[in-house]
Amino acid sequence: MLNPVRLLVSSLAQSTRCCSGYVFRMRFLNSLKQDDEACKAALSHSDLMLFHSLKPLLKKNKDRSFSSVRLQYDDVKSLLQKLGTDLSLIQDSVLIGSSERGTALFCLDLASVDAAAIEEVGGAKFVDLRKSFFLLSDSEAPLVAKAQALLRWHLTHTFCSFSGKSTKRNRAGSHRITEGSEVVHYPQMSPVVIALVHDGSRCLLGRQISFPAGLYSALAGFCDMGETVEEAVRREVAEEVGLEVLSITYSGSQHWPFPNSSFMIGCFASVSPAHSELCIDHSELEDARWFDLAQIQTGLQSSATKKGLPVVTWFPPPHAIAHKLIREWVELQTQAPPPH
Ligand SMILES: NC(=O)C1=CN([C@@H]2O[C@H](COP(=O)(O)OP(=O)(O)OC[C@H]3O[C@@H](n4cnc5c(N)ncnc54)[C@H](OP(=O)(O)O)[C@@H]3O)[C@@H](O)[C@H]2O)C=CC1
Ligand SMILES: [Mg+2]
Repeated sequence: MLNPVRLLVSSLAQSTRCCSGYVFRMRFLNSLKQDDEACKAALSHSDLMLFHSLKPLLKKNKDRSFSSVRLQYDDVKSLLQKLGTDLSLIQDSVLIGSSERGTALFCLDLASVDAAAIEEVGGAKFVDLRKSFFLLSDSEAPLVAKAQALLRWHLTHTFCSFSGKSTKRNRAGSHRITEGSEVVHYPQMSPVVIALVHDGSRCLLGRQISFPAGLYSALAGFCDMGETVEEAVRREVAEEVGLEVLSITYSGSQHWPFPNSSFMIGCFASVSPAHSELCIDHSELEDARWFDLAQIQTGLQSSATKKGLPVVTWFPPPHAIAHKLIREWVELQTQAPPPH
């Protein structure tokens, strides 16, 4: 009998032959989410990203950069065999992507296996997500964050919050169903607005008491139930620094794995320079300040203060949407005005 995943790949390749590889990949992933048998078969020809207690396994490359370790299914099987672990553990893998040739990518948390033993066999280290996120490249960090978010969601949703009955996942791990019912649970994200407030010539950044010394960022806050993005931005800015927002423009979005899964919605928010005096709510922010272009450019060149050295002002690193908003604002300030 033909392997169901090979059948699926060849029929999708036929039906999408006039489309891009991206279209094939999206349809392939969508089919695996819906077809448990094909997904099971895809797993046995897949690559896997390994985690331990939600920490990704990272390796240091020759050029001193870091990347996540991806092992082929058979290598993971041999690794588990070598460590005397139950092979059925691989069935807990969660689908996170695929190549354009139909090799699926899964992630798997091996929390029940000795971390040091895996690290030794794999020649790599399990690294805390916050640290990993900033060690990895711009292209890899979001995928590792997505994998960890899905693994965390499964770990914390083994029971139905309504009936208390246990829940069971589909093969891909894209949802869970309450046992003996039709109730389906999907992974959730919390929408968070993040706004770079500006008054024409300056932009506003704040810091929470929990931030590392010297770090200033754009204002952020969780959306309340029923709020639009615009309402959430207006409310957060009013609550945190006492300013009235005049207009809001959308810039971009980002999945942010901290504290759990936040969906960051990045905006610019303008306020009137005539009404720019801050009234900070110190229960939310330790400090907030207006920065001019020169101060922002200096801050972008600085990084976290080393122990014993004077504190410098610095901004979130490039992966963070706050950084992207600050850079975009600088570009807008330094662009030549359009000809009349
Ligand atoms: N990617 C980036 O560039 C940046 C990302 N961020 C992220 O934005 C997020 C929000 O910013 P922050 O200023 O802390 O938010 P808020 O200003 O909304 O303050 C956080 C408080 O909101 C309450 N809250 C409401 N809904 C939630 C929820 N779903 N989950 C957790 N807390 C909730 C909690 O208060 P209580 O418990 O009292 O109800 C919490 O202490 C942070 O997690 C931060 O990591 C922030 C800056 C930059
Ligand atoms: Mg906030």
